[in-house]
Parts: sequence; structure tokens; C-alpha cells
Amino acid sequence: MIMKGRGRFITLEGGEGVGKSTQIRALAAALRERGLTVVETREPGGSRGAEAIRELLLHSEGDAWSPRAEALLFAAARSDHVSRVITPALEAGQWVLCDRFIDSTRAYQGGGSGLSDEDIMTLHRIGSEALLPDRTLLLRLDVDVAEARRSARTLERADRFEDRQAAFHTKVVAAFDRIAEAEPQRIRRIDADGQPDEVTGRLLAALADLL
Ligand SMILES: Nc1ncnc2c1ncn2[C@@H]1O[C@H](COP(=O)(O)OP(=O)(O)O)[C@@H](O)[C@H]1O
Ligand SMILES: Cc1cn([C@H]2C[C@H](O)[C@@H](COP(=O)(O)OP(=O)(O)O)O2)c(=O)[nH]c1=O
Repeated sequence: MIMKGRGRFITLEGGEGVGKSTQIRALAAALRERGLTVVETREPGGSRGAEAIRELLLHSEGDAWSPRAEALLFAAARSDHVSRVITPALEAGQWVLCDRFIDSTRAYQGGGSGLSDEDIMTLHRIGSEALLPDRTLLLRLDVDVAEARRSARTLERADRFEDRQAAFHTKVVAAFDRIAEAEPQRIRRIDADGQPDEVTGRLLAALADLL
């Protein structure tokens, strides 16, 4: 019997409104055209339990959670998502494309809210056996362009994170850059400006060695 290899785990990261959801869809379509089986998922959420935690995280009133409680909730949601969705798909030889993962916790709860990277990675080890993506694509976009894109989608509910001040988001973006600098093999920085299909082309180029 021919054994199917393990699938690839790819994450998209970046600040709000940089085009992650748009690009996940386009990238999944491009990979399916190459004959791959692709699972599209997102965090927080992606499994039933994790989606329930997502509601608590994103739509509770005001300062409902301290930064530490928040980090634990993200870790709990991720644990359920990894064990019920991500790992089984990878073991079945599928590609998993995930909109946000551990680097978002490192950037938002670490860079933004001040938790140490060591503590965040400890939670990740306990919750998800320290699973890391095979490749992380960090979408980078000028904050003003991202803001303009976001304000164009007026019908959506703003969540607790989008409501935070510009200073918080500046710290998040800086943290993403620091994380990417420290792990150049796993994390590739991608210019998210331009037409969606140009951006998709850049993402595919950054996966070429895995295809
Ligand atoms: N390359 C692009 N150029 C212009 N607008 C874009 C581009 N990619 C996405 N958008 C629009 O910007 C908004 C935010 O994109 P989205 O994919 O939801 O970002 P994210 O998931 O990172 O928050 C959406 O309204 C989307 O249609
Ligand atoms: C996964 C994750 C998300 N977040 C935040 C980032 C986003 O503001 C929010 C997720 O909301 P979402 O609606 O998915 O935002 P976006 O469209 O920008 O991806 O949760 C964290 O703070 N930590 C995390 O670990």
C-alpha cells in the first residue's frame, strides 16, 4: 500500500484588514487546481468548541477578559481546533490553510498586551503540543491602506480587538515583524498591496519549495 504523506500546515498572519480571508480563499483554489485536498479554517474558531470560545473572546462586553485570561482562552480554543480538525487533516495527507494561529497570540497578547513570549509558548505546548506551521505567510500592508479597506466593509460587527486604539495595533504589527525576523525559514513576509491576484501569486511563490 502506498502511504500518503503528511499534509502541509500553512498559516496566514497579519493585522486587521490586510486581506487574509480573501487570500485564504484564493490560495485554497489555486492549490486545489494543483490536485491537493485543502482544508480552510480560521482562529479563533475552526471547531465547534473553539467557535463557542470565539464568541466569548470577540463579542463580550468591554474589558471582559484580562490579558492572561484572554491568552488562556485563545490557547484552549486552539487546543480543540488542533486536536479535532488540524491534526486529523494533516494525518490524512491534506493541506490545512489557517487564517491566524499561534503567531497572532504572540503578536496580540504578547506584543500588544505585554505577556511574555515564553509564557505564551508554554501555553501552546500544554494546549497543542507546540505544533508549528510548515510555513507562515505574514501579510504586510500600510496601516492606512488596511484601515481604508476595513472601513469599506461597514456591515460587519466590529470586534473587541478592532475597537482597540491605534497604538495597540502599531505594537501588534511591530511584534509580527520581530517574530518573522527571528524565524526566517518558517515565516515569509509578503507585500499585501496591489490586486488580489498579484498578492496570491506572491503567496504561491513563497510556498514553491513545499509544493
Ligand atoms: N488586494 C486587495 N485590494 C483591495 N481590497 C482588498 C484586497 N484584498 C482584500 N480586500 C478587501 O479588504 C477588506 C479586508 O479583507 P479581508 O480579506 O477580510 O482581510 P482580513 O481577513 O485580513 O481582515 C475586504 O473588504 C476585502 O474585500
Ligand atoms: C487567533 C488570535 C486572534 N486574535 C485577535 C485578532 C483579531 O483582532 C481577532 C480575530 O478576529 P477576526 O474577525 O478573525 O479578525 P481578522 O478579520 O482581522 O482576522 O482576534 C488575538 O488577539 N489572538 C489570537 O491568538
